[in-house]
Amino acid sequence: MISYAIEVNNLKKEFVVKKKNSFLKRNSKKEIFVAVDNISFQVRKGEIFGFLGPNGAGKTTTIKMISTLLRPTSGTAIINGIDCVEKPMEVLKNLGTVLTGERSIYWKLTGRENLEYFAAMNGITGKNAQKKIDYLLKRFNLDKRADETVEKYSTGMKQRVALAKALIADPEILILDEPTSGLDPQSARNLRELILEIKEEGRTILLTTHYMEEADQLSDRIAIIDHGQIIAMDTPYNLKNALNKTNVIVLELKDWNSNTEERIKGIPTVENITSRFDDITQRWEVKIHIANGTNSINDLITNIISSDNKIINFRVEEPTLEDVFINLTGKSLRE
Ligand SMILES: Nc1ncnc2c1ncn2[C@@H]1O[C@H](COP(=O)(O)OP(=O)(O)OP(=O)(O)O)[C@@H](O)[C@H]1O
Repeated sequence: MISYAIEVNNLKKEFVVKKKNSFLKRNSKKEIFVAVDNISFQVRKGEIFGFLGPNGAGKTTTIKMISTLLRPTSGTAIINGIDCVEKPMEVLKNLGTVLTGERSIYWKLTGRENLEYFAAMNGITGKNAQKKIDYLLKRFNLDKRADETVEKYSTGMKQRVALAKALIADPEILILDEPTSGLDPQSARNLRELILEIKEEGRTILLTTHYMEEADQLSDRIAIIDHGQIIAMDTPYNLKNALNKTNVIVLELKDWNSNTEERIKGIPTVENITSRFDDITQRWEVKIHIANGTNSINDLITNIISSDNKIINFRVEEPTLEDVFINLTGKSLRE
């Protein structure tokens, strides 16, 4: 019996990149860039497995290798017991894939025609195809505009057509790359609900995201990826719970500079500091991790006030997956 839907073992992808080190083209050097660096993980049947990481972490490259679109430099990806390199066509029968900014749906065709085309490509024709297409159009709330060309659809509708297309052959496993990227909050919420419904049907879902709330809300387990490596893997609860000895303090300040940051770093219980300037409020939001059960909140506030810095807001937050990432890497997911 096959126990895992997806099994990835020591998967690696290297790209050859040209490094220009001079104005002269002939002096450009070739270098090896490791986009995915020996990663291993298993996805159980029926679970949503989230791949969370910042831009450029290696999420899409991993997904492309699992979807047979890129050949790994080394290592293996096994889908329902089938090797992606040895039997790509067999693997594809088990997979439905939606990649980011995917142009694999045809904008000059209608939503219905797209599904008819992809049904035919999968050998689904006649009444069987019509039944399935009608069902998917209705289910993804596309039925009322099914006969308009896709180019007239909103981004959310296009994404729903791509999802319907991925489900047309009833695959056991769905691979979604940044599924809500570029969607407005309401469309993103609707799509997340759809993803949970699709899981309820017993399908396995591997999804990538750089939105920590999305990973938290949808995933049974999460792998956090940075610079091509998996740096943590567990349930969202366990990942956050591992931080329960840390207080997460968020300050809104009028000013923030490297001198203040260095002084705060000098407080022995301060573990991490990240800061970002909000253009809209024209304030700094500074997140500080400090070890629990100490007097350091006092030290922190005294230190900031003594620098004549105005504290506009102060709050203590429950650790989020963002804090898990900060704790592991010292930087924010958004940097
Ligand atoms: N064909 C390629 N040639 C060279 N470098 C590449 C190629 N494809 C991806 N990379 C690099 O590999 C790294 C990982 O890219 P990847 O697209 O997998 O990241 P990601 O985590 O999906 O991020 P994003 O959300 O920004 O797409 C990046 O630094 C990217 O520039």
